[in-house]
Amino acid sequence: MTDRLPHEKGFHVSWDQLHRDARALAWRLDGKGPDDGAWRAVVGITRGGLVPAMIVSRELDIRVVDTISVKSYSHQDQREAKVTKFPQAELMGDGEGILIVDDLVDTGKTLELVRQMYPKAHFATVYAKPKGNPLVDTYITEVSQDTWIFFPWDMALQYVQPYRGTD
Ligand SMILES: O=P(O)(O)OC[C@H]1O[C@H](OP(=O)(O)OP(=O)(O)O)[C@H](O)[C@@H]1O
Ligand SMILES: Nc1nc2[nH]cnc2c(=O)[nH]1
Ligand SMILES: [Mg+2]
Repeated sequence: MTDRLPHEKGFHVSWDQLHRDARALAWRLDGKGPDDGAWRAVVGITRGGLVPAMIVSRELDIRVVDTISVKSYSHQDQREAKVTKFPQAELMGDGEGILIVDDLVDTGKTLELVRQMYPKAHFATVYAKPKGNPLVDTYITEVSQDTWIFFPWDMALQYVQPYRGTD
């Protein structure tokens, strides 16, 4: 989604903040897998889920990491999501014991699609907006629906004018 205009507010996340929040997500998920508490694998939803998935896999020492690629299309005000790359079928099964990680849930369209395929997986995001909230099992920070989240990979340091401008 590149349509940022309807968003009233911006929430700008630095690398440091993202690292802290993704770590907090990992710690919250520790020992919460089925049976013995362990997770069988981490699956990141590309592309935004890859950085949080890496941090979670490192914190929880989960060495099996896979990806699912979801591409969203907007047409006539409707957003549709399509899977363009699947994780390994033998690994996934119905999703039991699998941790599926994304950077955020907004409308919930992406997670809705992935949930249909792996109903028993655990869905975790770092940030969540209210509309998508029911689709995520664990998240760290809630952000209002009219806020656009800017991730560090979409930003760069740049000069800003001083508050009291000089002519
Ligand atoms: O809940 P939703 O309304 O579906 O929105 C959330 C999704 O949108 C963004 O990904 P995007 O499809 O923009 O692609 P990207 O991860 O490759 O940047 C974000 O990373 C989530 O995956
Ligand atoms: N970067 C970014 N991508 C999104 N995709 C859907 N909502 C958002 C958002 O708030 N920020
Ligand atoms: Mg994404």
